[in-house]
Amino acid sequence: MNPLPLVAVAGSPNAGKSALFNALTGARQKVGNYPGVTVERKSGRLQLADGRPLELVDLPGAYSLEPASPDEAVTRDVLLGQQKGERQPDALVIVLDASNLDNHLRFALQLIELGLPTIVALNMVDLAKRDGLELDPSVLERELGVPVVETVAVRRRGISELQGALDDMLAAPRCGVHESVKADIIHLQRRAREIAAAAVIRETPVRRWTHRLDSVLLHPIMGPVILAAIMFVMFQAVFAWSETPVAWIESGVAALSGLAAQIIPSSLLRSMVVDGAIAGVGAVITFLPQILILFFFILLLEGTGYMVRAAFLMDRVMHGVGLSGRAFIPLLSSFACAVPGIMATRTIDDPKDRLTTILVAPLMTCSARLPVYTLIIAAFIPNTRLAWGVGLQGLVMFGLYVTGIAGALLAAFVLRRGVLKGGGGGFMMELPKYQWPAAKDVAIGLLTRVEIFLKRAGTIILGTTILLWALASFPQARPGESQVDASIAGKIASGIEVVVRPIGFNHDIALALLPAMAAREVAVSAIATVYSIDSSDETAAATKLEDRLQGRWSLATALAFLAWFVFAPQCISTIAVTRRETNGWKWPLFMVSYLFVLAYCAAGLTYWTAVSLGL
Ligand SMILES: Nc1nc2c(ncn2[C@@H]2O[C@H](COP(=O)(O)OP(=O)(O)OP(=O)(O)O)[C@@H](O)[C@H]2O)c(=O)[nH]1
Ligand SMILES: [Mg+2]
Repeated sequence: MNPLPLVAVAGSPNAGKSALFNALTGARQKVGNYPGVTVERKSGRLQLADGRPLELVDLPGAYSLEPASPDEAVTRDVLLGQQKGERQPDALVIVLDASNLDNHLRFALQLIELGLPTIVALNMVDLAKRDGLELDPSVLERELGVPVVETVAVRRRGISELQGALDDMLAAPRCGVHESVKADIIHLQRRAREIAAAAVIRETPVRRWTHRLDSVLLHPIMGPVILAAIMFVMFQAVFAWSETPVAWIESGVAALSGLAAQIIPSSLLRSMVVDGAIAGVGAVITFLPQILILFFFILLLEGTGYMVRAAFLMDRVMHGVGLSGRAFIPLLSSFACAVPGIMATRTIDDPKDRLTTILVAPLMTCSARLPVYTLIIAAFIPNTRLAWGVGLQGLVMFGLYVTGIAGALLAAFVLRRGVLKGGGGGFMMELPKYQWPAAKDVAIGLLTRVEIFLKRAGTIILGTTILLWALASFPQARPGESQVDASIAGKIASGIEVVVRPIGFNHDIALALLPAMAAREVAVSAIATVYSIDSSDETAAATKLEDRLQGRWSLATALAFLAWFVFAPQCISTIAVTRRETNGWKWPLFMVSYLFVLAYCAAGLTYWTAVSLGL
C-alpha cells in the first residue's frame, strides 16, 4: 500500500510552525512566544481537497542544518531522512517570520536546497504590518523558486490558501530551485539579506513598540524590579482569587462524600470510597483553582514575549553560577513540572551545562507542590494583611518559590565548581516581538493543565491513595486502639518516624512521605485519608482538613514540612526522565541523594530554628 504523503513543517525557532501546524490539523501543540517551545517531532493528519489524507509533522525550530543542540538534531535527522524508523518527508512547508525575514531565510535557503517539493508560508504578516513593514510575496516566489503564501497562523488567515497550495503541490510534485546557493554560512547570509531586501515594498524605520517597551522592561534597575513585582502579584493572586472556586469544590466534595455514605451500606467498601477515594482525591482536587491561576499568569507572560525578557534579565545571575542563558526556559518549564523541563534541556548544546540544568530542575517549584504548600499555609499561616494590603499567605508562598530558586542557583554554583567543572556556553536567544497573547492559546494551555491534573488525580493519586487506605485499614484495630497505629501503614510509618523525628516530623508526616514519592500531591491525599479513617464519627468527618492539622501539628513541624518539600525529590517520574535523558543511573542517583540530604538539612534547620524562637 502506498503510505500517506508525509509533509514536514520546518523553519527557524519561533516562526509560528506549531501555530500553523495546529491551524492545519486541528491539533493542540503547545505554542509560546519564545524559541525552543517544540523539542520533539509531533505528527498530525489533514485532508487534501480530493479526500486523500496527509501526514504533517511539526518539528523543533532550527537555525541551520548543522545542529547546535539535540532538538535541532531531531530536525536535521527528520529532514534528511536519517531518523531511525522514519522516512524522509515527501515535501516541506517552510515557515518564515515576515518581520525577521533575513534571519529566517538563511535556514530556508538551506532547506530549499534539499530539493524537495516546497511551499513557503510567509507567516506573521500581521506583526510585520503593525511594525510598518510590507513585503511582496511574488518577489520572494521568484527569488526562491517556490510558491509563497502569506499567513497569520493564529488568526487562521491564509490557511485555506496554504491548503490549496499543498493540494497543487502533491498533485504535481515540483521541486525547488536548482540554482544552488553556495552552502557556506556567509554566502547564505548574504543571499538571504539580498532576497529579504528585494521583497520589501515599504518599511517605516521605527520598530516602535518593542523598542519602547524594552527600554523600560530591560532597564538594568527597573527591569528586575518589575520582574519581582510581577512574580509577587502572581502569588498574591493565587490566594486572593481562589477562595470562591475552592469553596465550591469543597462543598461539592463534601456533598459527594455524604451521598456515598448514604448509598453504600456501612462496610469496608464504604470506607474505601468515602475515606479512601473521596477524602483523598477530593483533598487534592480542591487545589485546581490555585494551579490554574498560576498558569494563567505564566501563559500570559509566555504569550506576550515577556518570558524571554525575564530570561535576559536573569542571564547575568545565571552566568554567575555557571548556567547558560539557555537554561532559563527549561527551568521555567519546570515550574509546571520537572519532566517537560528536563526534556527541554535538549536545547542546551554543552553537555555539562545541560547536565547541571537537569540536576537543578527539580528544585523549581512544580505545580504538584502547590497543594502541599497551600494546605499547610492555609492551616498555619494567618490570613493577615501586612502593609499595602499585601497578604501574609501569598508572601510565604512567594518565599517558598524564591527558596527553591535560590537553592537551584546555589546547587548549580557548587556543581559547576565541583563534579561538573567546565566552561559554559554563552549563547543568548533572540528576543521575540511583543504581542497580545491569543486568547485561544491561553485557553488551550489552561485546558491542557486541567486535563493533566484530573488525569493525575484519577490515576496515580487515586491508585496510591486507595493502596494507602488498604494498608491503613488492615489489620483491624482492637477496641480502644487507634486504627492507623495498628495498621501496616502505621507500622511502616513508625519505622520511618525514627529517621525523621530529629527534624521535627510526626507520625502523620512519616506516613505521608513514602506514598508521596508516587506524586507529591499524594502527601495531601494520604493525610486526608488517614484522618478520615481515624475519625469514625460524623462530626469529625465534617471538620476541614486544615482545622484538624492545626490541632495535631505544631507550627515548627509544619514549617519543617514545607522546607522539606522545597528540596525533596519526591517524584518517581522525575527520576525516570533523568535516567532517560542522561542514559544511565549514575546521575539520577546523584540527584536523589543530594536533594534528600538538602531536604533533611533544610527541614531540620527550620524546625530547630522555629523551636528555639519559641514558635
Ligand atoms: N501575530 C501573530 N502571531 C503568531 C503568528 N503565528 C504564530 N504566532 C505567535 O508566535 C509565537 C510562536 O509560535 P509557535 O507556533 O510556538 O512557534 P514555533 O515556530 O513552533 O516555535 P518553536 O517550536 O520554538 O521552534 C506564539 O506566541 C504564537 O502565538 C502569526 O501569524 N501572527
Ligand atoms: Mg513549535
